[in-house]
Amino acid sequence: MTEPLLSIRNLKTHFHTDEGTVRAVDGVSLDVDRGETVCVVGESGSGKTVTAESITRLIPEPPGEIVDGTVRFDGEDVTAMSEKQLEALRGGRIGHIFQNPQGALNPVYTVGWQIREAIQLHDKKAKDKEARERAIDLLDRVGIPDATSRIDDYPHEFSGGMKQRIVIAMALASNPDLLIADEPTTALDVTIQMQILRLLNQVQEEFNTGIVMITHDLGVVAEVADRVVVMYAGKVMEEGDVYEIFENPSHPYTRALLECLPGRGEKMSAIGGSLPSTTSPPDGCRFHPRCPYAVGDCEIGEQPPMYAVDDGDHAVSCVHFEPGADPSVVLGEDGSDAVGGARADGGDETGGDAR
Ligand SMILES: Nc1ncnc2c1ncn2[C@@H]1O[C@H](COP(=O)(O)OP(=O)(O)OP(=O)(O)O)[C@@H](O)[C@H]1O
Ligand code: NI
Repeated sequence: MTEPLLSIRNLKTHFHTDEGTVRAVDGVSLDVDRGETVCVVGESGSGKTVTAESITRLIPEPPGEIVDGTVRFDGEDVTAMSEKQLEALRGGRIGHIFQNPQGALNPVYTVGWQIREAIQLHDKKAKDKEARERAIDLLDRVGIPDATSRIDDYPHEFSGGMKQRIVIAMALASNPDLLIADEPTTALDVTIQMQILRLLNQVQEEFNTGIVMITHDLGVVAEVADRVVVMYAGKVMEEGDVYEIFENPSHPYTRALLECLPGRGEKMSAIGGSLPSTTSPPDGCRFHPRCPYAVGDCEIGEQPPMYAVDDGDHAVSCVHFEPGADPSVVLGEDGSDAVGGARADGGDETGGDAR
């Protein structure tokens, strides 16, 4: 058995605030293999960004604190690394594309200089001229028009969308083994978004990169994910192969999320109610106050463990999937229909090809 590239176990990242302890990430486990894209989805505030930033300990400490759990990257315990080791990891073997590109670029250096730095940090042998050519190529590949002349411009000379593409180029400069991308294409128009997603896919194929992709956009998930992790209020609700998640969503929360996907079915509904308090979350399943299928057992104790839905690694944290329980309570009588009869891809010819 080979170890996954990234393995997060029971991660708990809390923030100590005046209002109390915010349990932003509260026992999250997930794995990413080489060459695999894992999409983390869930409503705003569910803990996706904090999970991603905890991997290389980018969260502000204080108020943040990783109170429990382990992060292993390529067999090494990241949680035990020194700040110096972490710095080498970030921008080296682990590339980050942040939700907000502002902080990722230094305003006093040209973008070319910054990308060259990133290239040479990773590849000490690369000469300036060669690094510059690679930087131009990267800018070109992320869709910066006229990259050869724009490479000597400063960040403020680019629009927000262009800056985000430059940040993506920088994250790719070191040919990272793991790429952590937090809403990388949200600010970009659809054409550029597709171009970036294709580029990430090419890079992944070339370098066998593992990708953690955080996104609200289930269309992006269908496009890029191999596996999906569904988060809610700091917990993992469901995980599985992308095809399973779209075709056989099992947690009531996942089913509700998919019903909100525009273009699916007739209505664009929002899930009723709102995220629970992060300082005093409900007992039992964190989704139970909003769940149409909640029973007494859902309201007590801990978040249910991950129960296998079928063979494979599709698993769900819901009492209705406990061995011996009746999942048809959630799934309906035939037990396998996708939400509302709609399909992930909005059609029925290409259902077998979610990627
Ligand atoms: N520095 C901080 N201090 C206090 N609370 C924080 C801090 N950073 C994040 N949080 C809280 O942690 C929780 C999870 O936030 P996070 O940014 O991970 O959500 P998210 O799933 O990425 O949401 P979005 O989709 O909006 O990006 C939220 O309740 C947020 O308010
Ligand atoms: Ni976020």
